[in-house]
Formats: sequence, structure tokens, C-alpha cells
Amino acid sequence: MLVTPSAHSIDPQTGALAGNTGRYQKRLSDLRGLYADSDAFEHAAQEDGERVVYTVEDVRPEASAGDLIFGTTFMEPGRIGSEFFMTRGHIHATANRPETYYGESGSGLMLMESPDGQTNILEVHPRTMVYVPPLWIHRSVNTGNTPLVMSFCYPVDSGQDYEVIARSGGMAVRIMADGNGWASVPNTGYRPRTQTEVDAILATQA
Ligand SMILES: O=P(O)(O)OC[C@H]1O[C@](O)(CO)[C@@H](O)[C@@H]1O
Ligand SMILES: [Fe+2]
Repeated sequence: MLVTPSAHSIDPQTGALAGNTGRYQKRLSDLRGLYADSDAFEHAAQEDGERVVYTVEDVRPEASAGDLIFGTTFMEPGRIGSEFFMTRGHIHATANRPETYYGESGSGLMLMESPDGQTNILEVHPRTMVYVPPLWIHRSVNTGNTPLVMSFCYPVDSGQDYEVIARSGGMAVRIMADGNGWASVPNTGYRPRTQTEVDAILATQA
């Protein structure tokens, strides 16, 4: 069945995506357990747990395979303790589905981790296209003091698996403020995946 082509303007400052079919927001209270400093988190959540940390708008086609989902992510600047605001992070449920992210405004980074625990970090700036290849767990981090807005695109049959990060006690590194910039520091609660867990991820490829 033919789908009608469409064009969608993106506001690089707000991430507003014309003609979006979906939108969701993650509030501070939705992000419990992500940050190293749980006291600082509880303090911030008590002050304003309803505070929106990031907003995602997207266009989702009806097709079940071969098509694309595209949209925008708007991330507020901020920190819990010295750890920068970040998305929950995930691997695609069909793990060999890739994704692109394009910097619209602000600055941050894409924190990526392979199933066997290698870390790869790429900075995202306006007019930078970041490629997240198949099989990489990915999380966006706003390391600036202004909103980070990115547009993204990924296959419609990707899905998101959030448990992969929870099971390993978070990602292997955390992104912390360091002077005027950022530093990656080891996550002391990290439990590397076993070979059985790695094999289970690889088995979700299609
Ligand atoms: O799904 P998370 O990890 O909360 O982060 C949101 C980002 O990831 C995506 O789900 C795309 O993979 C986008 O919707 C958005 O850019
Ligand atoms: Fe993704």
C-alpha cells in the first residue's frame, strides 16, 4: 500500500516537529535509579519530581517492517549531584537495528556500550550526524548548560529494551561534570554481562 510522502519542519530550539504522531515526556520522578547520587536524586525529586527532563516527538508509520521512525528529542540541561541529565538509554529489542542522531542545538554526547562492555562516546553538536551502529546500547547526555535538541531516525521494527541497562547495574561509565566540561568515570555498580547474556542479545538479531 502506498504511503503519502510528507515533510516536517523541525524547530531546532524547541524540538517541535510539525505533523508528529507521537509525543512523550520523562519527568524526574520517572528516572529514579539512573543516577549515582541517590540522595541528591531524592532531594531533587522532592523539590520538583514533576519537572520534565526530556521530551520526545516522533512520526511513526503504520508499516511493520522496512519503514522508518523519525523525530526529535529535547533534553533540559541539569545535573543530579555532578552527573549530567541523561535519557534512560536502551538497546533496540531487535538488537541489530541502527539509529542516527543529528544535532539541532545545544551540546551533549551519545554514550554507547557494546554487549561485551566496550564504551564508545561521541560528542553531539549542531549539524553533527552521529551514527549508532547495530548492537550498541545508547543513551544521550546533555553536557551543556542549554537544552540539547537532536533529531533521530531508526527502523520501525527496532523496539527498545531498557532492562539491558538495569540488569548490568547501569552502563559501564557515568558522565560527570569536570571543570567546565565532562569526564567519563567508571560506574562502581556495573556488573559486566556474562557470555550467556551477550549471546541472548545477539540472538535477537533479525
Ligand atoms: O528511549 P529513551 O532511552 O528514554 O531515550 C529516548 C530516545 O531514544 C529513542 O527512543 C530512539 O531510540 C528516541 O525516542 C529518543 O531519542
Ligand atoms: Fe534507540
